[in-house]
Amino acid sequence: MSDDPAEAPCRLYLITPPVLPAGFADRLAAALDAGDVACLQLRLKDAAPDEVRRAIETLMPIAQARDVAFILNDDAVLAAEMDCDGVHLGQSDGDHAGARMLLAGKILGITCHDSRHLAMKAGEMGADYVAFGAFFPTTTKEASHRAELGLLEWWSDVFTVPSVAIGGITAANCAPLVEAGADFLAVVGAVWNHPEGPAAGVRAMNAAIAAAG
Ligand SMILES: Cc1ncc(COP(=O)(O)OP(=O)(O)O)c(N)n1
Ligand SMILES: Cc1nc(C(=O)O)sc1CCOP(=O)(O)O
Ligand SMILES: [Mg+2]
Repeated sequence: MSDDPAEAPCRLYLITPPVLPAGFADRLAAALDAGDVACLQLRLKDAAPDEVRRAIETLMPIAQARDVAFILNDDAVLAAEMDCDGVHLGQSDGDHAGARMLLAGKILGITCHDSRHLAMKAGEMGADYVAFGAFFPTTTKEASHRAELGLLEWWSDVFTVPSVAIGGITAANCAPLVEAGADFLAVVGAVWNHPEGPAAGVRAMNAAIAAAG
């Protein structure tokens, strides 16, 4: 088996906490230094555009210095303007096809909830990954859809576009998602709310993914 993390069948996709605490840059660096993280998504739903710009300027170099792709949530235009590595768009986050053209060569991920139809549409449109969720109850956001393992199994059997599983995922419950074929596990609370800190959260998630894979 290859030692290259990029070759691993399932990898960790980290999303920032909804509000960045003081000293977050150091916490992020410690988390990313604790083990493999494929991407970091900046997700600040309540921040003003200037605050998001400042966060990108501070956090993107920390991620990129560690070969972690820096993905912006919700805003394809800002992702292009700030030269982020990509964007994650939900079903209400604007024109997916327009974002695909604007961000040619960059990563475009699309939320598909629990829908095979939305995932096939996203794949045909040129998405680099499709995200399914929520797989478990989450306190990070009000998730109005619930996805089942069979969706991941079907997707990985039929399509080559990578899948991301999201929603309430922890080291304790992630094994079936890995076994079902998820290419990435996206988490907020499992890392940032880990009782021993975010570095321990990254270690625990990677250990659980490796044990399941
Ligand atoms: C990897 C990943 N998957 C799903 C989402 C949810 O996106 P969306 O439905 O647009 O909801 P918000 O995150 O914008 O509240 C995500 N952000 N990342
Ligand atoms: C941002 C997000 N999107 C979801 C979806 O189902 O689309 S669930 C979710 C929150 C993920 O946070 P945690 O790992 O703490 O549950
Ligand atoms: Mg969104």
